[in-house]
Amino acid sequence: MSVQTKICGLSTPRTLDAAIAGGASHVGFVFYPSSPRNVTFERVAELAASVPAHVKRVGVFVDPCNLLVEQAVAAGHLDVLQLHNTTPARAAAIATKGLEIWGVVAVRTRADLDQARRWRDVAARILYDAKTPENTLPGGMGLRFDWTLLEGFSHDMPWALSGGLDVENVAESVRVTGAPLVDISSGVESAPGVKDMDKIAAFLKATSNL
Ligand SMILES: O=C(O)c1ccccc1NCC(=O)[C@H](O)[C@H](O)COP(=O)(O)O
Repeated sequence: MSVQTKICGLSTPRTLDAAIAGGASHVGFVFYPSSPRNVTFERVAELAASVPAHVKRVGVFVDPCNLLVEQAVAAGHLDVLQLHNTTPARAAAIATKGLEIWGVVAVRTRADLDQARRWRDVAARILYDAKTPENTLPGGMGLRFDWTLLEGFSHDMPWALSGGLDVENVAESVRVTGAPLVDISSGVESAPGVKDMDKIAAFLKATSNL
C-alpha cells in the first residue's frame, strides 16, 4: 500500500487545492493563535467546503478548551482532532463522537516513544513529531528527530511520521521507519506560514512513488 500524506497548516484556497489535486489523504488546519498558520473559523469554513469526502480534514490543536474544539469542528467539518501537548485523559474528555483522535508523541529520545502506550484507549493514531525547544511552537518548526529510533519499533496502533520532512528526505524517512503516513508543514513553505504550491506538488509526487 502506498504512503498516505497529510499537508498541514493550509490557509489559502489555492494551496488547499494544490494539496487535494496532488493526492493528499489528509489536510490540516491549525487552531492556535501563536502559529503563523492559525486559521479563523470563517476561513476554515470557506476552505473546508472545497475538500472532497475522500480527503480527511484534520484540526490541529494545542491543549484546547472544549469551546475551541466545538467551534472548530462545526466550522471546519473536521474528521480528525490532532492534539499536541494534551494528555490522553484530557483527550478522552474532549473526544467528540465520530471524530478520530490523533495523539501527538513528541520525540527526542527512545524513552519518548513509550508515551504512545498511554494513548491506546483514546487515539485512532499516534503522530510521532519532533520535540521542539521550550517556548516555541510544539509543531511546524521544521525539526526532525532521529528516525532510527523507530527502526524496527513494534507499533500496536496506526501511526504517522512528522517533523522536518521535505521532498529530499521523505523517501529515506519512510525507508528507515516504515511510516504508513507522513505529515509535512514547513517543508512545503517559502516562509513560515506561507505554503508554496510547487513544493506541495513536488512533495506529493515524491510520496506517490513510495
Ligand atoms: O504548524 C504549526 O504552526 C503548529 C502549531 C502548533 C502545533 C502544531 C503545529 N503543527 C503541527 C503539524 O502537524 C506539523 O505538520 C508538524 O509539526 C510538522 O511540522 P514541520 O516540521 O514543519 O513539517
